[in-house]
Amino acid sequence: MSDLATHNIMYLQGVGPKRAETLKKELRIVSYEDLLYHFPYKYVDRSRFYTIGEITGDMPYIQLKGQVTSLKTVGEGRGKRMVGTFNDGTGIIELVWFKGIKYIKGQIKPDETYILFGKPSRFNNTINVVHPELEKEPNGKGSFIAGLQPFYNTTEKMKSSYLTSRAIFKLVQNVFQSYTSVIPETLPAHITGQLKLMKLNQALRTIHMPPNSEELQKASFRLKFEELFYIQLNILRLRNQRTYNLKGHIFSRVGDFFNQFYSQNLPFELTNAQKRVIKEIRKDMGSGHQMNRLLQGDVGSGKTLVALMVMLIAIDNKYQTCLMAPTEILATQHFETISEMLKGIDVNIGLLTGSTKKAARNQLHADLQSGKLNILIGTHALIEDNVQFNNLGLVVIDEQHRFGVAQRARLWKKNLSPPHVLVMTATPIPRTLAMTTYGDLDVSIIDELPPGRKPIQTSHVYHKKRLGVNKFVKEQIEAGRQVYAVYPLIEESEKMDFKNLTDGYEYIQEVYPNYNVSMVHGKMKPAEKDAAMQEFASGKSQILVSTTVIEVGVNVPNASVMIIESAERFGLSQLHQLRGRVGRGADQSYCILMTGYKLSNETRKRMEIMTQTNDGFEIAEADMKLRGPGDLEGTQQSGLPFELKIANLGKDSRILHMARNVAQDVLKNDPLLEKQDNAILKRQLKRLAQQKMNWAMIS
Ligand SMILES: Nc1ncnc2c1ncn2[C@@H]1O[C@H](COP(=O)(O)OP(=O)(O)OP(=O)(O)O)[C@@H](O)[C@H]1O
Repeated sequence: MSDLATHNIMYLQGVGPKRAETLKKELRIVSYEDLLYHFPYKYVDRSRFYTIGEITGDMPYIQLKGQVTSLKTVGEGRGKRMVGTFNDGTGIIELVWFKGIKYIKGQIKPDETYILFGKPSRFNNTINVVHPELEKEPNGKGSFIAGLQPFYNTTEKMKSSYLTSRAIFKLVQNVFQSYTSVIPETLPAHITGQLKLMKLNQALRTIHMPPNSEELQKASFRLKFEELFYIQLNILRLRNQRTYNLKGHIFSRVGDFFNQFYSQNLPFELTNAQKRVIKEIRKDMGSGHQMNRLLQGDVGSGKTLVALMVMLIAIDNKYQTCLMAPTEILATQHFETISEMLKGIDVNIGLLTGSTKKAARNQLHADLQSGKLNILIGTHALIEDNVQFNNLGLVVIDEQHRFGVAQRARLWKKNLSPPHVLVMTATPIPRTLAMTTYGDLDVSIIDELPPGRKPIQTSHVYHKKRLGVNKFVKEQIEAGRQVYAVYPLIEESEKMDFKNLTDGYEYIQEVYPNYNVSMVHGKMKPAEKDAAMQEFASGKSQILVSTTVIEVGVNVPNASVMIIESAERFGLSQLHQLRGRVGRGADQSYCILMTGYKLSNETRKRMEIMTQTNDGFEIAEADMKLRGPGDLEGTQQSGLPFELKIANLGKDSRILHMARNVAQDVLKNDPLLEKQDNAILKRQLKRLAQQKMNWAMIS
């Protein structure tokens, strides 16, 4: 449909330069095509007429036919309004206008029959409609829309060139009036035929002007399918290209380092899930292709251990390996646990973070370059330009959201042939989202916790019941356990949060005078942070007061209570991450979510979900349903490859699976899309990529 794309919206009847500018700035509409792809977000059935007797105060909208029987202006100044009565022959309701009084008064005629549309509400025992839409009964022509009326996202109301939903609909109609040719198809016939999809030409007309809900359903299905299909096709094609083009290092053997660790140093049995995942990774790394794998597993499922064993395989094959963590605390902790676990095994491990001193840093650089260092652990300091590996074979990235794709790519450049990449994430990503955001990565899932873990008991407690919590905490500490108390930290109001944290610290010191309390927050110097963490990890302090710096990966198995203050300020995934800091040992653990009484429904729901399940995937799905995929923590940075215009990852998973299967089939038969039948696919992918680039340049 290239030619719709070349029609400038400015020249459409009813637009002009000013509106064109508004459309471009606010809705990203510059061409006829953009306008047709600005889909309605809802429809209202205007084929249904009510009678006044049927109306209740809580209906979303009503439609009546009748006359305006009186109109008068009442009140003064800011309270001034116009009140009318509307009679449909079965009763009377009240109409109210606060704005545009003069204009409306001039428009309304007493004997005319009107169609009234609006939201009813009950006020002083009468039903009224504020700012109703009134239209003359149609006489064949006119702008009245019968049937399903589309509603569009509109432009900002304050602007002089404000476009209402109705105005946008009018413009859409104008496009269809001036563009009478058939809109060319964007899916090949073998796909539309196989799935009995509505043709694009019809689907676009139907989505804006649906004759009935069945047709609307078909049009919406076709457009959603197409949107998800091209995303999948694009991702799978990239993956194919990688598999065909990028040669990977071949790790053909498992040698002494791995075996020694497995037989001597590993203090427990691997879970079946860990074994399976290690097998999957080994197979990948031995295949001759470059591995790009996402290792997903709930908090505490033993991902780091898997990563370590895979790193040993790299070393067995004479390669260096590195592990990147998102924070210094985590990098240091990884360094310590890994050094501990590899005790007695002859590997050299280094730690490189922003606070590594110059002399130590130089030494690390030299040892890396000479190949003496086998494992380098660190923060993003690892990808600075002067860090040169001798032969980097495997990169493990912990919590990739914080790194971003561009940073990942910098690692490639460090080697002529790219290292294998294993990305670990504890943020459970709903399947549907993983298929779109991480679709170019293979996925391994650890879906089993080490044996003996008891499910964490979670409760939601109001501030007023704090004394009970204090008592419980004391009992736990007396029983030898340790406690986290976490306070929110939100960037915009750091000052206030800091106050929360220090107040909390003082309060806790007062309540528990006999215990040692440590505190960590993001503004501390790394050495201070480490010292405080160390105090807690070694058991010197019983309580750790902290901000969310402890959110990922901190591992103190003896800690059994997690108190989250102002829990309403955290998203579900973050709450789950925080909760994952306890329940890492054999003791029964508890998570207490503290909030005030005044909570929105959504927050209440969040607290309820947390108290009901410990399953990270269930929580992630619920999070996506509550907040929509765009908001999902940690995913904003990675971003969807395309902005979704019509499909919804929370609701359309069935269509997504179908789209993925079809894309897979297509590529199986024609990996490079060279067949004549698929020419349209190749063209369309190119067009979508171009479109994305254009928008990136404009915005
Ligand atoms: N198979 C196992 N049996 C018993 N304990 C295990 C097993 N695997 C790992 N562990 C232990 O469980 C704890 C959590 O493991 P690890 O840190 O590897 O998990 P993780 O998935 O990386 O956690 P997180 O995402 O929270 O950082 C560690 O103390 C580890 O030693």
